[in-house]
Formats: sequence, structure tokens, C-alpha cells
Amino acid sequence: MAARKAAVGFSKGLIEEVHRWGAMKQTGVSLRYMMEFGSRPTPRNLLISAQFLHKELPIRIARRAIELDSLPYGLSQKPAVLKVRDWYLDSFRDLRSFPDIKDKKDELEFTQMIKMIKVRHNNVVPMMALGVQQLKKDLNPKIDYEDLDEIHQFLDRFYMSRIGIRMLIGQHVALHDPNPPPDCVGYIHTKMSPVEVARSASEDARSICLREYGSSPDINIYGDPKFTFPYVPTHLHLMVFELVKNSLRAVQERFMDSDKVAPPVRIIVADGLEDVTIKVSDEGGGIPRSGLPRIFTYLYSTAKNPLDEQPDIDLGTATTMAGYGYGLPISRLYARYFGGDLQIISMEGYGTDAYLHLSRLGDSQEPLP
Ligand SMILES: Nc1ncnc2c1ncn2[C@@H]1O[C@H](COP(=O)(O)OP(=O)(O)OP(=O)(O)O)[C@@H](O)[C@H]1O
Repeated sequence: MAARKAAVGFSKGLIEEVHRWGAMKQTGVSLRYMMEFGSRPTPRNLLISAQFLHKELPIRIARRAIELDSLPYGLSQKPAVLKVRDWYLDSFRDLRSFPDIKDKKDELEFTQMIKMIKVRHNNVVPMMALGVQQLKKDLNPKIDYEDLDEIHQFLDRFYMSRIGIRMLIGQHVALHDPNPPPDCVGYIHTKMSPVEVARSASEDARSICLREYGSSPDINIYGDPKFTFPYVPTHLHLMVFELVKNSLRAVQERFMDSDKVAPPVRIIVADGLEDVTIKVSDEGGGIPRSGLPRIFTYLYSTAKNPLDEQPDIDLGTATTMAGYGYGLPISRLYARYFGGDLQIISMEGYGTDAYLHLSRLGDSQEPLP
């Protein structure tokens, strides 16, 4: 990275520091630990948490900055990717130039700073999507997507790391809330009802479907609404929303011109001892077996990237990832982040079942790419 002209504005010393920190070991945290630690947000614990982040965030960010700079096929040189890389370098510099955190005043200032870092990185996903699109334009039409597996693997690592960084920052910031909602520890709801979250995510997906098509299939949810377990509702909401949106679209497309009534999308919530599993089933015609390997990739999307036309639009408020073809791969990362997983089983000619497994124990460590 040191020799590259693109790293303009960043001193040689800083780039060397990035490499030093990028080689240090990352420390993962489990959901259970975040919950137990966060349940006592005393000034002393907030101080410990800030000191941990002061050391941990630059390590994680440095690794990403280095990787962003060594991507194959010239992806690192795409303007959108350079921009993302610069955001990572800016944040690394901000963190490293912050002095040791010794008291409450330092802690509050540090919290403000990481809050700002989180905002700086809001548009990383669409910006990287733009970079990938710029690359695809160069490589077309001879592109062999199998060769791009390296880029797919990189994006999986990159977005997984981003989920972790944003979780750590968001959690620390949220612990400062003087009046947290009942049963909430930062981002974690200690008594989250998956049925309730599935209901709310379904309603959101349904209203998008209504807006797009003028009508929408029904959604039936089966499961005990009183069953709860500790999880991050925003993560679950995002995953169920993406799955239901896909199902609604498939059913709608299949039945809108037919005189048959569209069959409902069915959501089943099962509470096992190890896993809570949420199945989203539709009769939207399924996915051909030959197409299945593609559905979890970042590189096949045919959707237009809005940034391509208006590079300066504010995506901070836009619906996340709408139309990038990122719904499934990103949802799977969210599931895996806390030790779960996402599987898609299809019956071509009939429909699709998505199995979303969430680990109930909450003691799996963050995956740290
Ligand atoms: N339930 C389903 N039935 C039929 N096809 C599906 C279903 N779920 C996903 N697919 C197929 O998999 C592709 C990838 O889905 P994914 O959610 O990752 O992206 P997308 O829906 O195209 O875009 P985005 O979610 O970003 O708006 C879809 O475009 C669709 O072709």
C-alpha cells in the first residue's frame, strides 16, 4: 500500500502502522458475553469497554484496509473501492490518534468518535457493489464467474467483519442510553420474540410488495408468540425481511396473471434446544438446480446500482441493499455472525423453503476473518 499513488493524503508512517496493526490478533466476543457485560453499564464497565474498542477496532479496520488494497483483477484500483479504502484509513487514523482512555471524559469523547466512524461507513455496501460493477464492466463479456470466487470470498470476509465492527460500536454507544427499552442490553433484546419480529418484518416486506405490484400474497405465521430468547432484533428483522421479500416476489410473479388465488407464504418458527429455526416457505415456483450456486453470490446481480447513475445520492436513508442481489449472501452472514446459518432448498416447479437457523445458546464467538 505504501508505494501506491492512490493512498494520497496518508503518510508513509500511517501506512506502516496499518500493516503493524493488521498483523495483530483480533479478539472475538460472544452474544452471551456482550449481554452479560452490557447488563451492568457502570462507568467502570463503560471505561473497560471503550479501552477494549480502542485497541480492537484499529486491528480489525487495519486488516480490512490492507485487504482492500490487494484485490485481484484490479478491483483495488476502482474509484469506488479506493473511496472505501480511504474511509477505512481515515477511521484507523482517527482511532490511533485518540490518546489512552483514562476517565469518564475520555470515554465520552471516544464514544462520540466511534459513533461518527460508524456513520462514515454507512454506505460501504453500495459503494463496494459499485466497485464490483465497475470491474464487471471491464471483464465483460468473456467473464467466467467461477474465476471470481476469490472476490466473492473476499466480500464475504469483508462484510462479515463489517457486521462485527458495527455490532461492537453500536453496542457500546447504545449502552449509554439513560433509558433503555425494557429487557434491552444495547442492541440485544434479552426476551426477543422471534414470532413478533417475523411479523413486523413480514409487514414491511408486504408493504414493499404492495407498492411494487399493487397486491401481495398473504403471509401466515405459525409459532408461539410468547416464546422468547436473547438476540439482536434488527439482525433478525433484516434476515426475515429479505427472505419474505424474495418469497413474495416469486409468488407474485407466478400468480399475478393467473386466475388462481396466490398461495400464502408460510413462516414457521420452531424453538429447539440448540437452535431457533425459522422456515419461510413459498409456492413461487422455486429456483432451477443449476441456478442455486449463484443465489449466494455478490457477482451475478443484474439489478442496476443507483450509485452508477448518481454517485452522490445519499444512501444513508435508502432501503438497505434494495436491488443489489445481496439479500441472501448478507442475510447468511448475519445468521453466521452469531453462530447460525441460512439454507435454501428449492423444488423447481413448486416453491422454495428457506431455513434460517439461529443459535440459541449465544456462546459462539464472532467469526473473525
Ligand atoms: N423464494 C424464492 N423463490 C424464487 N427465487 C428466489 C427466491 N429467493 C431467492 N430467489 C432467487 O435468488 C436471487 C437472489 O436473491 P437475493 O435476495 O440475494 O437478491 P435479489 O432478491 O435479487 O435482490 P435484493 O434482495 O438485493 O433486492 C433472486 O434474484 C431470485 O432469482
